[in-house]
Amino acid sequence: MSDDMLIHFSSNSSNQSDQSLPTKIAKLEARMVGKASSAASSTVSTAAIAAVPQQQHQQQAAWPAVSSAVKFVSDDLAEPSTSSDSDDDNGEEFLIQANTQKRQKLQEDGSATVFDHVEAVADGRQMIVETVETKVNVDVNRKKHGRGRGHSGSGRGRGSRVNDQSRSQICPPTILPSNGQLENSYHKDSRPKEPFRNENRSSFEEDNTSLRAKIAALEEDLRKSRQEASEYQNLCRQLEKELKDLKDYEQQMKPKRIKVISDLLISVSKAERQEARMKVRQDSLRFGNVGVIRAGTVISETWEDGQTLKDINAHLKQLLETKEAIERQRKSLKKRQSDKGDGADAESGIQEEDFLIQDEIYKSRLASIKREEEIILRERDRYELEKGRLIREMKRIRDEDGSRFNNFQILNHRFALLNLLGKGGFSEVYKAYDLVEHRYVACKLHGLNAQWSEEKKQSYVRHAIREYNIHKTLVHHHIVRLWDIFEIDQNTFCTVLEYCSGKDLDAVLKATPVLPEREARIIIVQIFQGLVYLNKRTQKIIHYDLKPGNVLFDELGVAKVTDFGLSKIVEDDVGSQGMELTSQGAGTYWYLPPECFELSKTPLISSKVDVWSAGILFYQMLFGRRPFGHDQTQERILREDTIIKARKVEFPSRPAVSNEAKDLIRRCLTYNQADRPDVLTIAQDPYLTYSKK
Ligand SMILES: Nc1ncnc2c1ncn2[C@@H]1O[C@H](COP(=O)(O)OP(=O)(O)OP(=O)(O)O)[C@@H](O)[C@H]1O
Repeated sequence: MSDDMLIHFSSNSSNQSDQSLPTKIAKLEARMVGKASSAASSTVSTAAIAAVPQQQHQQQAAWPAVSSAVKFVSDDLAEPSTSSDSDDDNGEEFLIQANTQKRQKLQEDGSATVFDHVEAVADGRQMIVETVETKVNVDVNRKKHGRGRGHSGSGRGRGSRVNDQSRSQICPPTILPSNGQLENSYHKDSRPKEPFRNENRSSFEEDNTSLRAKIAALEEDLRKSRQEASEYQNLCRQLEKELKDLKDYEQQMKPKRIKVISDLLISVSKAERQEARMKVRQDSLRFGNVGVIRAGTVISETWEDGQTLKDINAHLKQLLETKEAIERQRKSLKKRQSDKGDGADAESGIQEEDFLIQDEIYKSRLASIKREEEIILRERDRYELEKGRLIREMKRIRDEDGSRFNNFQILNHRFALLNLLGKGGFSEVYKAYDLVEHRYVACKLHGLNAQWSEEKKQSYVRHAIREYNIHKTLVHHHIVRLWDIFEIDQNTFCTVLEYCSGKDLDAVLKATPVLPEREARIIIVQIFQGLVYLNKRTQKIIHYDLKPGNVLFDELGVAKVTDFGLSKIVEDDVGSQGMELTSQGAGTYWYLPPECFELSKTPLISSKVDVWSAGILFYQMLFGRRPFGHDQTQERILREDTIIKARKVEFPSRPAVSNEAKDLIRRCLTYNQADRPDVLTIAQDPYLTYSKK
């Protein structure tokens, strides 16, 4: 067994050696027999083996310890063994002597051993040893652990470092053999116990002092932290109080601020109203006014032109008279010329050249009169448009004066009504200011007809709420936003819309009936973008009422589609033909497609209705008139089946418009609904996407 152990020991500790195993065995054998047999031959080896029993006998008691130690100590920790495993001969002696000395020492120490209890834990590379003598240290460590600083296993907090240090100072590597006998390689020098104890004690004291210092420092830290915490708490309380005071102040100031803002808004609006009325008065002098004529008991209103228009008309009249006079002169000149040719006026002495020169003078004068006339006619057109604007403004002012909402009310505690923007069929639209969001809005006040039955009113409100619930969900750059809806009283409710400070397209076309193609194109492109949005939602929407009055412009000129009063939600189960049109008869007939006038059965409609309407709008912007029934009333369009007959669109020769624009209009105005492209298809048209074909 000892041989085995020896071989094991040797091989274990000679791992780092370059020597081959047989050579090592030979060396070990030689060691067993002593230095004498320096020649490592097989015969010597036999002699060495023969010599073994003697020494073996001496070492018997120590072997188990050695063997255990060898098994236990890892390559790293077995430093002394490793050195003894070198070729150094002293190492050989050490191996044998040390064990003997240790055994003796153990016997000497007997029960007076320093260590009452040794616990070794080895995982091949690590040993942890605890002794009674380290109890203080352990207690201190426990305290540290109790503070949560560091871990006994792997923690490397402050405590753990101290712990490790003190362990290494106090506890030399100790080995607990399997048979319970002690082996301590540190004791192989057989140092006296007393200095060891003293040394340990002083090390404890040092450690204790340093720990106490640390504890004191930590306590100081804690005290400071507590102080800081209490300071922060105070600060927090102070800030909370300040915040509360600010909130209270804000609450107090809010009504005052709102009052100041609305007062300012009211004064600005009053000034605007005054200015508008003054301008109307001034413009009336130039462009005309509404006069009252009495015919018996009937009083009616009539338009009387203003001075500027009278002057223009007088100028035109005078030019016409001059033109006629010159024409008469020319006629007589020609007569005299022909008479001379006949010989009837031969003695007058007028030469042929004189006739020619005189005629040239008349012709030149006529040409200049024509030019003058053209200028004045253009001026008159401009004044006619101004007259139209003036009439609309007069109507607006009259509607504003007659409105029950004209006294700057604040609706729903939030919307400060300012000036009237316009009046529709059943509604008045006011410019207003949102005192919460701080932005201008348009408040549309829907008045129910007081003559209506309760049932009809309820149905109207239900319908309006449904419509506004649709509109509220629409968020797009080219769709007017709907911010809010609320009831004002039994007969009135209000919808709050995004304010568009520009004119609507109707007003634009009234001022400039023909738009340059480039401008018309970008407007229709924006309208189609809005329509594409309506058709890409899960719940598709047909606007159904696209017309110039329902296209608004913001202050930057961005076009936005509004008024979803007639819009339809396309339900999921709608077939390819479209949905049933239940509100036939509603809408503006110039802009509706032929399928909406179908009388034999309930019409089926789709987004193609909006494609048709957009085509009409585009045509109107380019040519200054609608393609079908332009001069007809709604009633006449119905009576004469104008749209049902609208099979082919014709284009005037002037103004000149590109073929691409005409192609787009033809596609939009495809008579047969089935052949007409839908919104998403037509939106791909290169003319609308600005891409080259
Ligand atoms: N969001 C808005 N921003 C600015 N002005 C608006 C807004 N909505 C409507 N208006 C203006 O208010 C006026 C009245 O609008 P409204 O929609 O009631 O009239 P309408 O379309 O002519 O009538 P109806 O809806 O009965 O066909 C119009 O001149 C319109 O330009």
